[in-house]
Amino acid sequence: MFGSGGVRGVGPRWAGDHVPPDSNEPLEVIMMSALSTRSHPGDVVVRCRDLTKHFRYHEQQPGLAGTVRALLRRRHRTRVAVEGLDLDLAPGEVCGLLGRNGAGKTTTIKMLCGLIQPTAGELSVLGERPSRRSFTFLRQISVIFGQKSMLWWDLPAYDSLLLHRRMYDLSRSEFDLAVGQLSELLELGDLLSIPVRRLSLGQRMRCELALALLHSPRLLFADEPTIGLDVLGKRVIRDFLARVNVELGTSIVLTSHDMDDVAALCPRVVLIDHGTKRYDGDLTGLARSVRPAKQMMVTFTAEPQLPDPLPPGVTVVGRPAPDVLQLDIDREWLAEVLTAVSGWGPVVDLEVTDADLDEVMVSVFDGFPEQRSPGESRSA
Ligand SMILES: Nc1ncnc2c1ncn2[C@@H]1O[C@H](COP(=O)(O)OP(=O)(O)OP(=O)(O)O)[C@@H](O)[C@H]1O
Repeated sequence: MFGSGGVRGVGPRWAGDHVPPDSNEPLEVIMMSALSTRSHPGDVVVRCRDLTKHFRYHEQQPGLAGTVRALLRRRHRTRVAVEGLDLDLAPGEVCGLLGRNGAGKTTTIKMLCGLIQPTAGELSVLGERPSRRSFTFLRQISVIFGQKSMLWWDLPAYDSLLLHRRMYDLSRSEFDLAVGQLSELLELGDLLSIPVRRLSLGQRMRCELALALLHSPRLLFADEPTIGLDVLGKRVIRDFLARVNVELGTSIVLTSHDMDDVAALCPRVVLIDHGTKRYDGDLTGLARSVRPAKQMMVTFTAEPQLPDPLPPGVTVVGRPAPDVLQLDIDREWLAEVLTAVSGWGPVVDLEVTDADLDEVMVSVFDGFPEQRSPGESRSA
């Protein structure tokens, strides 16, 4: 909990909760009141039906001749980025949007946060139409793009925070409280006072998160927030997002190509392919439907004596060394196989795991047809 790390009593009360910073209420009471103003049973924070986005753009061949030709005769193309997406998100839910490059994840996020307007479909986010971009709506959401900075490049991040304080109309005490807590949670130290262009990627991302969370949004869109970070940098961001979700009840829509992010943060995943939803459910369910077998790595004292035929439910998928076997095992035969393996030779090590999530995603994407161009249509 935010409170247990040295910020007890002020943890979840970020700017916007309008609780005086010197309140002595117990943390749990504060949290309950913070959460009760944020979510109502039966609410949905996101609801979209048949959400569709087609981009219309004109084609241009490279080179001067191409530029001239494009000026004289414009050929328009339409690219289908998102097609017929239905999605409901409950308060406090964390949902991972998965899909290969170009699947439509960022386009979906941009529509949900009001940056671009859908071509068709119904969309309601926190009870509002995002493209209206009302202050009430913008005050309750936040977005962080791993590949774009919201911070002023030449100024210390603190100056960007001050600007956001004005934009979100936060009082000085709300601002100081939020900055203090975020600095502690994100281990910012003196980073806020260094010009952003001098920060490393990991340091900058922590400052980006502080900026995104300054006004305590109810809904956070995080588009690849850990991209390019090392394992420790990723962990800081995952832990932070998990705490924001659990302790503040903030709903999160996350995209990431890092399956460790997804496994750590997203009980629910929505798989998008060519702009169309292909799966909506829990990650384990997806993994098991695609790669149902358990993986077993067994190390023997010497080369094992394998029976012929092998027992039912076992496939040898690799032999990294003469005394090591890599097996795929049907779940229902697991107990029998565990017993049988010890009869093949003295076992010194044995590891049973589910399929690696990256492998699962490779299988999922392999099952989809290649990125097609029929998603595009031409008009002169
Ligand atoms: N402004 C635009 N004009 C034309 N096409 C666009 C535009 N923005 C996105 N697209 C196209 O829409 C499709 C979906 O793009 P999007 O950025 O949503 O994919 P993504 O799933 O976020 O991919 P990635 O994982 O690579 O970030 C792609 O084919 C992309 O080229």
